[in-house]
Amino acid sequence: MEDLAYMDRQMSTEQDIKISAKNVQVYYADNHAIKDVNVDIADKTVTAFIGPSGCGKSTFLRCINRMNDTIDVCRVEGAIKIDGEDIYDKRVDPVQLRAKVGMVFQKPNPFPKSIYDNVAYGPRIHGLAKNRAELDDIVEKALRRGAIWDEVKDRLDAPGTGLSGGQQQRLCIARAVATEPQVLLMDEPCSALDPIATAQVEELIDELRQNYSVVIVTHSMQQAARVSQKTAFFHLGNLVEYDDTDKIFTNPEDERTESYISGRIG
Ligand SMILES: Nc1ncnc2c1ncn2[C@@H]1O[C@H](COP(=O)(O)OP(=O)(O)OP(=O)(O)O)[C@@H](O)[C@H]1O
Repeated sequence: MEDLAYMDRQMSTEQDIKISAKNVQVYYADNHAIKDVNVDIADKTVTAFIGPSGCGKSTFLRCINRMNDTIDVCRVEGAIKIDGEDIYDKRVDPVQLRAKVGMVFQKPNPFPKSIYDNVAYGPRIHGLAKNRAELDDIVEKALRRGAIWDEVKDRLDAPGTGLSGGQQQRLCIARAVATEPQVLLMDEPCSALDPIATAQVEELIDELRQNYSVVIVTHSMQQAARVSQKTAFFHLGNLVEYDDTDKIFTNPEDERTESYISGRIG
């Protein structure tokens, strides 16, 4: 009986893995920025990447939707699978991949278009709506998920760039979720926001976890502790420690993690 229970636990753990990285190396020309990273990232969980400046957090995050492909000198080796599929396989179209793996950047970057068109852009290029009514539905749903619908519903034709910084970032989150991604990558999404907008985005991240696997790079250990269930600590291109967020912040295994969380490095 015990064996069966153990197998059950093992199977459910394996099924819950959304992203699996094996022996990932990243080079920018001669600079070995990510060194043999192995990690399994769970579905419907917020995972935080923390570590000192330049340790490779953003570089590794960008591997997950092949954003590094756009950097000429960048070379990625090893394997990254999402739902068991190798995202670096030649047959994978990076544009399609990025609809499935959405990204939100440090600085809110709405397109110079209306609020409506910002959100409708992805669904349009991926042909997700058959007609205007369906597109309207998708846009409304995404803006609701971005927790900004009530603030913009009466001015969908106004430019997205006219919103406040916090609203723009929630618009960008709505734009990212409009294509129904399965994974949401966030690269310091609150660094340009004030404390109130930060709190709103953090609350939103917690809600998004019901539907998505969220990976967030953050410089704020308080933020990592508030929003994530799992934390990965990077140092000099190595993934030093990856564990439950509580464990990382209260009882880390590695001395380097301990030094970082207590403010001795970084
Ligand atoms: N576009 C790029 N071209 C060349 N080198 C890069 C590029 N982006 C990052 N690097 C290098 O890769 C290493 C890791 O940088 P990365 O930005 O991933 O670290 P980070 O942990 O996200 O840092 P930060 O917290 O300061 O944003 C650094 O040595 C950096 O100089």
